[in-house]
Amino acid sequence: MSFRVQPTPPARPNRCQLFGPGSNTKLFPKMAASAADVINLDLEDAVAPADKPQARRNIIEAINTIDWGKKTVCVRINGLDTPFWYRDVVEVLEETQGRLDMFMIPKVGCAADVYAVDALVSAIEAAKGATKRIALEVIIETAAGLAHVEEIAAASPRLQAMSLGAADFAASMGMSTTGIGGTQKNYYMLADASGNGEGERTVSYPDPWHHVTSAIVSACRTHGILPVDGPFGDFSDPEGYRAQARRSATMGMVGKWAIHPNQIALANEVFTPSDEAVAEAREILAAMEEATRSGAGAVTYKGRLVDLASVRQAQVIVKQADMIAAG
Ligand SMILES: C[C@@H](C(=O)SCCNC(=O)CCNC(=O)[C@H](O)C(C)(C)COP(=O)(O)OP(=O)(O)OC[C@H]1O[C@@H](n2cnc3c(N)ncnc32)[C@H](O)[C@@H]1OP(=O)(O)O)[C@H](O)C(=O)O
Ligand SMILES: [Mg+2]
Repeated sequence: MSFRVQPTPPARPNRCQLFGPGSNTKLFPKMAASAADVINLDLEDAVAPADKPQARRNIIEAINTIDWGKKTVCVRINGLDTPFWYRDVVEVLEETQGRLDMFMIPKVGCAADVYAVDALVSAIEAAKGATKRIALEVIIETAAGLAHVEEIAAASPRLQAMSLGAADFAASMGMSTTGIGGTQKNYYMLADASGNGEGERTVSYPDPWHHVTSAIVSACRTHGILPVDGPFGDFSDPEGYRAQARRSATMGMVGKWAIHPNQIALANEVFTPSDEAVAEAREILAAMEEATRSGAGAVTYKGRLVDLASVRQAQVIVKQADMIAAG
């Protein structure tokens, strides 16, 4: 292990982040009653420019009056290249009474973007004499965001989570797709199993989001931040959502956005370790404890090697399960 110890991310469930536009008030009570861990009330792209002032008022009213239970309540502000973002922060923070947990900053391109919001939030908290410290989350959804992902992850002690915004990311990168997440029709490989070029070729679809997902996870893990997979646009395709979520969970992400209620149970299912996985992780820990007692550094478990690295892998699963159970 390096002298630089990997910090622990915030211990709160973040399996599903449910989004709803600030302009659609009828969704708010349904969002509050949902099984999502995090609520993202949106002032950005799901709200038309002319509706932004009213959407702010709606969100302030909803935060102050609806019972959000134990959910993490977050407002997605507008991007720093717009005339809207500072009023989003000022009005929402000044006029809500303590139930807001977090601001989400979209299209973050460098550490200074996070610093700017942090500075404004800090000034308002000081002016209000606030005892609660508002957290921040960011979306990596531009080429610049990916290029500067590590400095962004290190930008503020308020930063708790970082999501991938697949739609804006694809646009910023000039990717030839209008799909939001998932495998893409034209991103495929032809494999010839014979190895001599004469066999039948089969099509496989690699993951076009692999690189940015991996970059987000490593930046987040280095700085103790929760890595989160963003939206999957086709809310009528549960199997497509599940496959995308399983890929990102395997890569180390802790949760995924839902843009429609029928995606919430899917996210919770994928990002809650299964009873089987938890039982196996506990068995590995027990096997290694026994091995340590007898002076061995590695043992055989179900015909495969387990050692101290397996202990750390198993601890990830057990810790996640315990944190979710604690609720
Ligand atoms: C891509 C980038 C993003 O920014 S993604 C995040 C921003 N987008 C949103 O916030 C959109 C959120 N979703 C919606 O607004 C709606 O779900 C919809 C417009 C996509 C569809 O709504 P609709 O009402 O037509 O859907 P129904 O199937 O009829 O709804 C059934 C039922 O569920 C209720 N409902 C719908 N959506 C929600 C929700 N988000 N939360 C809670 N409840 C919801 C709806 O009212 C119906 O209720 P009922 O009438 O049955 O009582 C990203 O940045 C990037 O770059 O990638
Ligand atoms: Mg976006």
